[in-house]
Amino acid sequence: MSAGGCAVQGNDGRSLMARPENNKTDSPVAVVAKQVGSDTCSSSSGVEQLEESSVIEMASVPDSLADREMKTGVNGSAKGVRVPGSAKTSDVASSVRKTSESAKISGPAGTVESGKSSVCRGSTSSDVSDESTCSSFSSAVNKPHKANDVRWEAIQAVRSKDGGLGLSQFRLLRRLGCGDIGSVYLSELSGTKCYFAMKVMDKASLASRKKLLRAQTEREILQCLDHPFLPTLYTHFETDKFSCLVMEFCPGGDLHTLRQRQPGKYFTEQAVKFYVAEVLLALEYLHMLGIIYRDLKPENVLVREDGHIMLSDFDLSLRCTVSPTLVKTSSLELDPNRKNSGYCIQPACIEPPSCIQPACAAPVTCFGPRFFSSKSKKDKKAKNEIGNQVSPLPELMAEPTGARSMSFVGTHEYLAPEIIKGEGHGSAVDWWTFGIFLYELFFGKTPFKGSGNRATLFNVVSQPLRFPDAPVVSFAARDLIRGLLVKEPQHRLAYKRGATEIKQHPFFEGINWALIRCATPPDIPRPVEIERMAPPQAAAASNGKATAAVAAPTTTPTAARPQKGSDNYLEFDFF
Ligand SMILES: Nc1ncnc2c1ncn2[C@@H]1O[C@H](COP(=O)(O)OP(=O)(O)OP(=O)(O)O)[C@@H](O)[C@H]1O
Repeated sequence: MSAGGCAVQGNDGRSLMARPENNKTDSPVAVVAKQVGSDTCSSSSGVEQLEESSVIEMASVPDSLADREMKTGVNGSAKGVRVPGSAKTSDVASSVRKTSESAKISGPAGTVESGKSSVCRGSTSSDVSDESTCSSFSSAVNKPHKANDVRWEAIQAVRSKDGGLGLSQFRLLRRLGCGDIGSVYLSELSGTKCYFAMKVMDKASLASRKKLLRAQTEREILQCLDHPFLPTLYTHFETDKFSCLVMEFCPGGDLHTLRQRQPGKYFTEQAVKFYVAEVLLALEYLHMLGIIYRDLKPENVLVREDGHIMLSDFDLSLRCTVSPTLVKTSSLELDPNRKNSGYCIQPACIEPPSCIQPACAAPVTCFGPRFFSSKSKKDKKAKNEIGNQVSPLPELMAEPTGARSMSFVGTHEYLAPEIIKGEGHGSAVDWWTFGIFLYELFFGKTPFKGSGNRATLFNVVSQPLRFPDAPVVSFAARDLIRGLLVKEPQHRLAYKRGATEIKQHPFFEGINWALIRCATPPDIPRPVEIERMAPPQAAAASNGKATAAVAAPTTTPTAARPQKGSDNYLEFDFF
């Protein structure tokens, strides 16, 4: 067995991934852990190996999950660190033209069992038959909570009219950003005024960098999601060269950018409470589906048009099994006069036998924001009474506590100690990152950041948590952060009962979890004048008349970079 593992590369964009290929017992990571644990950081330490030789081996293969991930594992480069693709400008230009003209998705296919990795096979070749199967899965029928969205109908109408969907039916208006596996474009479904974020991935580049499976993981996860704080995947299609995901567009940027705009570059406690509460619900839902997110950070929390959040970016996520358990039934279920407890249990979309989702029907009433009101005690009492009528919901424990992965994934400042130590990790890593996330929103920095990546990893494992004197943050908030940033995962808050434990923390007192989607967000983005963004050449491109030029590979993800275009060319950046 070779000693080789997967490279962990530098990290401009704060994410990294390395997956093990073998199962030696004494891994460099474990060595690192020992050395870090013993407060050693010499030049020959494993920490240095970790960063410089970047080879990670596997300490053990605890169960089939790790094994499964190994099989789907890929060499990962850091987020934002680009390995230039091989495509030359002219190749891609012609391929875009060609795919615009030819790529179509065939009609809806038969039923598929979602979430199985065999459903959507990684595709390196040109055609679309398998992909259309996946594509059909993303439909309003499968996403009852988003079913009223007019964009489904728009897509269906165009698909029926044209016999399929491809790049030629979209106007790519501007590049919103780029990541490790693709670039995301604001696009209009031509002639519909329906706007989407389209992630375009170059299949050859994915294949050459062994990232096809990451892209597949992201797509399969997106297909399953139906939650107000998670992205809706409307459709996806394949062309000869590209794999395209058509998702909901978030015009408000990300929380990292929004934080920079706050006075002092940190959020108020009320704002933090709002954002983290919504993120918590998103993570809870993911865990119920057996998805460990693993890449929480402000950059991945996008702000929707209405100011609510959307957790994005699932290519580092881990899928596993979970057995949801009803810990407490709703007291309202005992009330024969009450017809709808507000929640419904739906069939699982991945492996877990069932998942609980927010009400199928829209809530009967939406109460205003409960944490921003400065109402009298009497008013508050009245509101709480109203809230209590809807709040005793069934308590479901659906934490995938049995999951184990040996992958080295995440973002240095957000990596949980157990990942750095190579001990194997499970869903508790999301609760660690949730603690770091809270800390960063409150204080404008992460707690363990060192002078470089090596120092950061060292600090995560061995430095105690400290809070700055300013800004002043409530005791409840600090207590919650302390509970989450416990280095041993088994002693960490939420280790056993997941989000339920966190929701009950005093920091969240007064939050109406079921109706938070109706609360007024702390910041509502200014309306985006999309039409003014669209230069004439983009429209030309959408008709399949324009060619695409390729800009130089970039190493820095750029949000909302103005489109560079010349008269007849819509520019694409494909790696
Ligand atoms: N739905 C969306 N609406 C608006 N902007 C988006 C949307 N999805 C992605 N973006 C923008 O595009 C950028 C790249 O998207 P994405 O999250 O897929 O890649 P990444 O996180 O940078 O990298 P990777 O997924 O490869 O790790 C994001 O940082 C964000 O700025």
